[in-house]
Amino acid sequence: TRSTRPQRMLKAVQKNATKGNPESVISAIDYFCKHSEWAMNVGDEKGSILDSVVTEVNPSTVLELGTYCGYSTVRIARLLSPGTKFITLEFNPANVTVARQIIAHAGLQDKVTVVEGSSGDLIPQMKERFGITTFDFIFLDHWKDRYLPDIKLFEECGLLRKGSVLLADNVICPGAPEYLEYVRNSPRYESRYYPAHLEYTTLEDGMEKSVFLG
Ligand SMILES: O=C(c1ccccc1)c1ccc(O)c(O)c1[N+](=O)[O-]
Ligand SMILES: [Mg+2]
Repeated sequence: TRSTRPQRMLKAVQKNATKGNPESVISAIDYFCKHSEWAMNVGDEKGSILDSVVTEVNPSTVLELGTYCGYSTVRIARLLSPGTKFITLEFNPANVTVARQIIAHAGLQDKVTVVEGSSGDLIPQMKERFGITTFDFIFLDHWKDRYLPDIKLFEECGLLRKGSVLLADNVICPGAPEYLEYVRNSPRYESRYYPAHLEYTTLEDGMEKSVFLG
C-alpha cells in the first residue's frame, strides 16, 4: 500500500541527514518540503522566529501542542538547557511513530517526551502525569479551533505563571481568529504579532506571542 507523506519525509531524513545532527535533520525536512512535497512543518522562516523566542525565554518547562513529524520539536529541543522538561502532544498515532524516529535521528530523544492523545484530555493531566506545576513556554501548532479552548484550559488548570510565554503558529493561515481576539483583548495577556508566510509558500501568515501577566 502507498506510503504516507510523513513516512516519505522520514525516509528523506534517514537518507539525507546525519544521525545526531539536529541542524541536518531540520535542513533535510526543509529541502524535502521545498523540492518534493509541501508539509505543514512550521518551516525555516517561522522556525527562526520560534528559535529566537525559545532562546529569549530559556524555559525550564516546555509544552508543544501538535508534534506532527517532529520538525519544530527538534528545533526547540536543540536549544534547551540540560534538565529542561519538554513535553509534546500529538493526536495522530501514525504521526507519533514518525516523529519519534525523526527526533531520534537528531539524537534528541532524551530531551523530549512525545505523548499520544488529545490536548483537551492531556492538559488536565500534566501535573499528575509529569509533575509539571507551570509551563514557562508553550508552542501552539495543533488544530486551529483548539487554540482558544486550550488556552482557557491552561488558565483553569493553573498551568500558567506570571511571565509564561505562549507562541501560536498559523494565526493568519489557516487562521485562529477567535484565539487572536481573545489574547489581544484580554487584560491578562501582553500580545505581539510576528509577520511571516505560510511555510514554504508566499502566502501571508504569522505567529502571535502572548505573555501571561498573572
Ligand atoms: O490545518 C492545517 C492544514 C489545513 C488544510 C490543509 C493542510 C493543512 C495546517 C496548515 C499549516 C500549518 O502550519 C499547520 O500547523 C496546520 N495544522 O493542521 O495544524
Ligand atoms: Mg503550523
